Amino acid sequence: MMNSFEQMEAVIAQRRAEPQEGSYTCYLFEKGIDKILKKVGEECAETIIAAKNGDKAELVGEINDVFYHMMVMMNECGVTMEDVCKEMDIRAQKIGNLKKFHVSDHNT
Ligand SMILES: N=c1c2ncn([C@@H]3O[C@H](COP(=O)(O)OP(=O)(O)OP(=O)(O)O)[C@@H](O)[C@H]3O)c2ncn1[C@@H]1O[C@H](COP(=O)(O)O)[C@@H](O)[C@H]1O
Repeated sequence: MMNSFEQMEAVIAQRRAEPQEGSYTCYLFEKGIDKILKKVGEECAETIIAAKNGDKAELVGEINDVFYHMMVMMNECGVTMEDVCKEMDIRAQKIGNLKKFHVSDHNT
């Protein structure tokens, strides 16, 4: 499963190193960070709507769009999957992460 993320990360890095005609990834890099971030936002919003609609196939598709655009953003920002996984491993060491319950949180 992790392999799919690593594979996508490698393809994105390869597109950056060797721009190709007709590549959507290259198009995003050419447009730059504002375009990439707009797409991340757009795909997140579409994922939220898909989650609400209860169509699992649609939701899986939207989640893939988010992951892909997020990984293009990561490449543009110099963040790797290794960085993300290291942080994930640190967090996995910790249990009991529930913040102290406040009365004011009761209805949220
Ligand atoms: N996972 C994806 C992926 N997910 C979504 N998309 C593209 O993201 C675009 C988003 O669609 P939208 O309708 O929201 O956007 P649009 O109208 O096409 O264009 P803009 O709004 O961005 O201008 C579509 O063109 C999808 O094809 C992706 N494009 C590429 N990948 C991966 O990147 C690899 C390399 O792709 P290329 O760079 O195109 O060779 C592929 O093999 C995939 O693994």
